Amino acid sequence: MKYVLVAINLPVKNLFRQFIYRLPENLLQVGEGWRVIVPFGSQKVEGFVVQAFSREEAAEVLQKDNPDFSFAGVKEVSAALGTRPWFNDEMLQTAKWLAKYYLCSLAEAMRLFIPGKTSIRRKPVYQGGKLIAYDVEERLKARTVLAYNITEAGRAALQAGNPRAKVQMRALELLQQAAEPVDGKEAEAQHISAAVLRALAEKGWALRTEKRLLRNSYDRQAEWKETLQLTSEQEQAVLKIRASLDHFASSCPQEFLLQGITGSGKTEVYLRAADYALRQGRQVLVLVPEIALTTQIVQRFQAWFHNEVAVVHSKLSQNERGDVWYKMRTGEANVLIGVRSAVFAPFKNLGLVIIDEEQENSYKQEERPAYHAREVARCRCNNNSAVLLLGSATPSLETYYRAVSGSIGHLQLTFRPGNSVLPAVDVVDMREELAQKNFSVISRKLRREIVAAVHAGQQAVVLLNRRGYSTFVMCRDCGETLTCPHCAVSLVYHADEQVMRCHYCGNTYPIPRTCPDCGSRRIKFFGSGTQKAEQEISQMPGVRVLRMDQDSTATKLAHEEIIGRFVKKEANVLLGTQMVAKGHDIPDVTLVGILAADSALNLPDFRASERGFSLLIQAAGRAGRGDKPGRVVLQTYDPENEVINFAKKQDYETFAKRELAQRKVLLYPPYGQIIKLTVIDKNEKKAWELGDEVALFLRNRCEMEKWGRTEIMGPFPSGVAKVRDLYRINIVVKSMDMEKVKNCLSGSRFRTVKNIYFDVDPITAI
Ligand SMILES: Nc1ncnc2c1ncn2[C@@H]1O[C@H](COP(=O)(O)OP(=O)(O)OP(=O)(O)O)[C@@H](O)[C@H]1O
Ligand SMILES: [Zn+2]
Repeated sequence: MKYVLVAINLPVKNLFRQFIYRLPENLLQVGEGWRVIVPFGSQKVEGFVVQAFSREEAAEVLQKDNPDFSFAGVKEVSAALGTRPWFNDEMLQTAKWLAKYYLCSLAEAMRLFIPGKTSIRRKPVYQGGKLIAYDVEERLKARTVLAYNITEAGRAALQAGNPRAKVQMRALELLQQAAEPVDGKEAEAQHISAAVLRALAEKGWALRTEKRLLRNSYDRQAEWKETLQLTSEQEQAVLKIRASLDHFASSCPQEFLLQGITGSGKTEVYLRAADYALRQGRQVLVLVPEIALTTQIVQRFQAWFHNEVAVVHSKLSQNERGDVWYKMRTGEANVLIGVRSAVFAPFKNLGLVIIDEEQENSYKQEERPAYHAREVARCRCNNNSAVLLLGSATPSLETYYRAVSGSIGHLQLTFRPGNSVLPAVDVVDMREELAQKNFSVISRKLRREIVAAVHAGQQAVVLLNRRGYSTFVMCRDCGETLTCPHCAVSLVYHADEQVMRCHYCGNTYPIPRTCPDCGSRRIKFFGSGTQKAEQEISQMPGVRVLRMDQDSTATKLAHEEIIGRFVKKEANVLLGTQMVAKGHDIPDVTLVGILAADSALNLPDFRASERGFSLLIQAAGRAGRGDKPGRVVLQTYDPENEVINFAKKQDYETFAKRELAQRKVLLYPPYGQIIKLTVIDKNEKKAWELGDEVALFLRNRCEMEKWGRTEIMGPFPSGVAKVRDLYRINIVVKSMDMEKVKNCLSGSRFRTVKNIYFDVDPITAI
C-alpha cells in the first residue's frame, strides 16, 4: 500500500504540520508534487503531496509523532487534481527553501506556485436541508473550443474538387493547410461560417475535436527587431553572459550585476542574452517591477521573439494566468515577462533569469510569506543551473556589495550609446523661492524651463512623490491636524472628488468646515500633491499636462495608455508620482523637474537614502535620451543634503561607498541581516505585552546561546502605529548570526502565534 505526506493548502499561518493519507487503488499514480483533494476535519481541501512512501516508512513517520499510532485513523486521498504532478523536484526544493528562509509553513510556500493560490472552490453539499459535506471542483478551467481536423475522406473530396460547393472546398483547403485544428472563429476570419464546418463533419470530411484556447490579454503588434551595433561595453557584457550560459558551473559566475547608467542600453544586453539562451533550447524569465510601466520592454522582447513571449501581471484573471503557466510548462512559449509572482511559474527548461531594476521594492511581497523575488530567483537558478542577471543604474547596496566583493560577476555600462549624454542637473533652493515670495510648488527656474521646452516643441516630465491636492490639513487655532480615525496618518485633501482621503485604508471623509477639536473655522491646507501641481502647471502658456498617479490609473493598463498618449505628443508635460520616473525611453523628453526632492530622503529608515537617491537618478535619467541634450531641475529645501549632492553629480559609486560604510557600523545589510517582528492587535496594551515578551525572550536566548554580533531593538511602535484600527508594535533584530536567530524563532512558541508577523530581510526597519 502506498501513503503520502500532504501539506494542507489552507490560508492559515500556523499550520506547520503535514498529514499522512492513504492512496486508494485508483490513485496509485499519485506521488511527490501532485495536488490532491483530501478530507481534513469536516471539509475537503486541497493539499500538496510532499513525499510518498510505503506502509513501513509511513509507520516510522507516524510513530515519531505518536508511539501508539494506528493505521485505522489514516484517511484516504479523495481525488487528484490534474493528470500529473504540478511541482517538479526543483519547484519542491525551492518551496522547501522558501519556507525555511522566510519562516513560513511549507503549504504557504507551495501555494505561491499555484495560479490563484488555490485551484479549488469548496462547494457545500446539502441533504434534506442539512450540510453534509463539502465538495470540490477544479477552479482553473481550461477553456476549450470546438475545432475541426480534415479527414482522409475530406482530402479525397478536396482532391476531386466540386465547383458547385465552392465554400466547402475552401473550408477543406483551410483545414488541410492548418497545422492545428481550426475553430469557428478562425474559419470566420476566412469568411467561412461555422455551419459550413458542421456540414463537413456531417459528410465525414472533417473530424470534430476540442482545442485548448489560450487567452492572451496582452496581444500587441510587435514591431520589427532592429539590429543595433553593440557598444564595446555591451559586447563585453554579452560575451561574459554567453560564456556562463555555455560552461555552466565552471569558472564562470552564475550570477551577474549589470550596472549601467540610465539610457546605457541594458535592454539590448538582455535581448542578446535571452536570444542566446533560447538558441540553447532554454527558457528565459524576465522580471520587471511593474508591468504597466514596462510596455517598452515587452514590445522590445516581442519584436525579437514574437510568439515565444508570454506576459503575466497582477491584473490578469486567474484563468489567463493559468494559460500562461501552461504555455511555459509545455514550452509553447519560452520567454516569460512578468512581475514578482512570475518567479513561481513552472518552466520546462529554465536557463536565464533577468531582473530589471533589481533594487525596486516591488520585488518584495509585503504580506506573508514576505519573500523577495530576487532571492527566490537565485534559488531557482541554482536548482536549474540557470544564470541570474540583475540589471540597474542604481543597484541595491546588497547586490552592489556582492559584485564589488567578487561573489558575483560585475558588468558595467558607463556611457550612453551614440551622441546622448547624461543630463546636467541644476539644484534650486526652495527657501530662496519663499524669500522671493514665490509660494508656488514650482520654482521660477523650473517654470521658465518648462515654458521654454514646450515652446521648442519638446517634452517635460515632472515628478512629485505625493498624490492628492494638499497633503496636510491643520487648524490654525489649536494646531490639530486631521488624521484618519482608523490609522495613525494624516488625511490628504483630494480636490477631484472633493474629499479627504486616508492613503492607508482608503477611507474618505467630508472636507471639514470647522476644526473637529476646537470648532475654529480657521482650517488651513498645507503641502501639495500632484493635483495641485497639475493645476499650476496647466496654467503655463502652451502647456498640455497629463497626470499619472494611483488615482488616475485605477483601471486596467491605464499607465500604458497615459504613457502612450504622451509618446504620441497629445501632451507635452507628464506629471506624476514615482511611476513617471521609471523605465520609459522617450526621445523628445529634454527636461525633468523634480519637486520636493527631500520628501523621500527624510524618513528615519536605513534604506531611505538609497531609495531617494535611486528615485532621483531614475527620474533624472528620463531626460536627454534622444539626440537633444537633457536637463534636470531638482527642487529642495535642503541643498546641502549629501544625497542631493551625489544625485546632482549622478555619482553612484561614491554614494554607495559612503552608505556601505555607515551600514557596516550600524549592522545593516549587507553586513548584518534583519528580521522584523510585528505584533498586531486591536488592543494596544496586549500588543505591548506580547511585544515585551518576545523581546525579552530573544534577548535571553541571544545571551544564552552566545549569538554572534546581534542587536535587538524594541518593542517600539511601527512607523505607522495603527492601520485599520489595529495597533502595530515592532521588534527588529539585526544580526551577523541570522541562522541562529531564525532557528530560535522557529523552535519557539511565537512561530504559531497568530498575530505576530515575521519579515525576513524587511524593506523598512520602522
Ligand atoms: N548599441 C546601441 N546603439 C545605439 N543605440 C542603442 C544601443 N543600445 C541601446 N540603444 C538605445 O539607447 C536607448 C536606451 O536604451 P535602454 O532603454 O536599454 O536603456 P537602459 O539602460 O535600460 O536605461 P534605463 O535604466 O534608464 O531604463 C534606447 O533607445 C536604445 O534603443
Ligand atoms: Zn485610514
